[in-house]
Amino acid sequence: MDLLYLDQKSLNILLKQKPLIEMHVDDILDDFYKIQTALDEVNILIGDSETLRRLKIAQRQYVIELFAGEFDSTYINNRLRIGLVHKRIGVEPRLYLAAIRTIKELIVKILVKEHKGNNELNVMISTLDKVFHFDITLVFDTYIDGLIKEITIAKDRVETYAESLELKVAERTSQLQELTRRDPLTNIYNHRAMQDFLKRELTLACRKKTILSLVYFDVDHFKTINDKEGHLRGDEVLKSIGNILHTTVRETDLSCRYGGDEFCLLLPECSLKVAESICEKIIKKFQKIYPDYSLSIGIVQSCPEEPVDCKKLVQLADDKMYEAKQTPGNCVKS
Ligand SMILES: Nc1nc2c(ncn2[C@@H]2O[C@H](COP(=O)(O)OP(=O)(O)OP(=O)(O)O)[C@@H](O)[C@H]2O)c(=O)[nH]1
Repeated sequence: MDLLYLDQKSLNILLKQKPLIEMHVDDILDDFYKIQTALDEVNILIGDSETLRRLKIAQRQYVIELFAGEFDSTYINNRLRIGLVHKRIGVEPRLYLAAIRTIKELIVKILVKEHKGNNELNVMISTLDKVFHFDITLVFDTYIDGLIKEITIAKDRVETYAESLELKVAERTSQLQELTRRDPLTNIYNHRAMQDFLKRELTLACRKKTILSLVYFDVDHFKTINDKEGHLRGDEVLKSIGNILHTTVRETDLSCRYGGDEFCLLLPECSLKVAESICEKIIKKFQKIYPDYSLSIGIVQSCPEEPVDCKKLVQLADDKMYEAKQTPGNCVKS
């Protein structure tokens, strides 16, 4: 009341009009809904005659309440509820304000007709205006609250979606990264990945002062296999080697297809002796599937006392493989 400069004396002048308004309330409402339903968007919102009937009852009660002077918690809660309902069913503030303006005009019309020349008429009209303003502030309170809630929910949803998207992107990125490090035919690591691993493992071995073995091998006369038995047969042999490596070495060991029919095994903290026994296992498995083919294997070891770089180590392993090639059939040189 203070905010709206609404004093009890003026309010009493307005409240005296209750019998007059009660007498005219049905006409006021008939005119009000005639004006309202002439607007297409209001008509769509109201929808059907049953809703219209219920609205009329509620609006009738509201008009009478305006002149009852009991602005208690029930009155206030009713106004607050209107804001919530309007937000929920999608009545925009401009439609609500237009409706308030219409009903006010219809009430004022009755007051003017009845009290023309009465010096209290202006007080009645301005007090009515203040009461309507009071109602509007309440309705807007909950309407805005509803809007904020909607925004908060939408924001939460967007944030949840963004988080799940970030996770998915990270997952896909790591899948793609993994793909670029794998050889598509054998599904073991490719040349590029091997270079990275070798560099990392050599640095680690040097720092931890541990040894590291590098196995380098290829299939003897692979070109002849391709030429005589077909490229598909060649592919099958390469795939089998991929499987054998995958099932023979430890998880911390790294197997890779170095290119063509050449393969590499990186065995951290593994001596030449152990590396040799691993190679024997590989040969055994390979022979079981392909008794007519053979592998030439070279093994080298890096020692912390004499560190070598990646290129040099691979070169040394390749040399050893070349030595093994001089012996027909499966052969391991270290
Ligand atoms: N089937 C198949 N063949 C491949 C693939 N990549 C490379 N090759 C073939 O592998 C063969 C390798 O031949 P070479 O490097 O001469 O080796 P090799 O015939 O094993 O001769 P040695 O090493 O001296 O025993 C070539 O004919 C390549 O075309 C592949 O993905 N699939």
